[in-house]
Amino acid sequence: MDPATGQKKQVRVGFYDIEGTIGKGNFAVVKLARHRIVKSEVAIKIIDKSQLDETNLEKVYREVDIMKQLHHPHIVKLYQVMETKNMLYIVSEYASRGEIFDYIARYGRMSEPCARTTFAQIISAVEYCHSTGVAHRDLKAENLLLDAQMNVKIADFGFSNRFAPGERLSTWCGSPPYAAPEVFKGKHYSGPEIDVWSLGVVLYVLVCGALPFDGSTLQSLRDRVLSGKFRIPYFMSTDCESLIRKMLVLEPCKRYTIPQIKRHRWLGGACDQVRTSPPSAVPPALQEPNEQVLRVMQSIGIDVARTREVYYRRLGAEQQLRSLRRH
Ligand SMILES: CC1(C)C(=O)N([C@H]2C=Cc3c(O)cccc32)c2nc(Nc3ccccc3)ncc21
Repeated sequence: MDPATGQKKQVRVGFYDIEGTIGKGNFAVVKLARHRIVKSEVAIKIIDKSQLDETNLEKVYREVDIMKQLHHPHIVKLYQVMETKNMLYIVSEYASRGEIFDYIARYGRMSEPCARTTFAQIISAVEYCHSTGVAHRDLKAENLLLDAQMNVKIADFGFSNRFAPGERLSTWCGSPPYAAPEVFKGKHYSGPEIDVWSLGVVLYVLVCGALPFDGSTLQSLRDRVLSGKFRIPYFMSTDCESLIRKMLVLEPCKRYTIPQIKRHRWLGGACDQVRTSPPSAVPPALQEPNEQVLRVMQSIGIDVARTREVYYRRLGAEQQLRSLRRH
């Protein structure tokens, strides 16, 4: 509080005013923030680097590097990274409706048509990740966020890693109820297969509103997963059951791949309707500065022509650059 005015002091990070806390981690907090001029909402993950050991610091930088290369309508966009000696500020897209997990906890299981649309968006995003050589490795309902239009936004690439065909990973990753049997067995694996197992668990959660494998102890959960047995509720369609059974296959090499999932009759081509052309990767704060913004920028002495030039060069919009130069 500002003692003089008694007003709540506006906390600012760069061009953004902090408006509230969305989530808290060990050494990170995620804040909702709004751009001071264009008023767009973003989420800012604020990390105290001084509290992290070498391994976790390396993990944070790997997550940022991976997020920088991902551009897909159903993956949370990374807009900007600001860094000081001790702090890291990661400015990302804000998914205003929060976790799918909370959505299901509040409204119950999804109808299969709704689950189909949602799952098709998730599949499209994971297929895109794998095409860039990235496996998420921590897919779960808690990391699948929803935006204001109920579109999926995959978040939290903290466990993700690059994989190369033939290369095997071994780190124990992800959340136990979503972890593949080979991960429980401590076997080596390549990323895509464990993502497919987790997606099978995710689909079950969307349609049933419960986990296929659960247990009061890690050991009992492990036994359930390694048995490969799970209950099919009366309301699940045979097509949905068929797809889930092809994803929750114990043998990684017999498990469905993403292309096979997309062709399955339960999805019925829903994946082809997913908007896959990544929208302009330019975040709201860096979009075409509108007249009001330009007036403010002019009033504080910013060279507007130069700003436009930087903006167009960033977009690689050669034709605008040429027209700009013609003026
Ligand atoms: C920057 C980024 C990607 C992020 O790190 N988080 C955190 C924060 C909370 C949380 C979670 O509960 C689950 C996953 C990721 C996260 C974000 N949360 C949101 N929306 C939201 C809105 C209401 C409730 C929960 C999440 N949008 C973007 C992000």
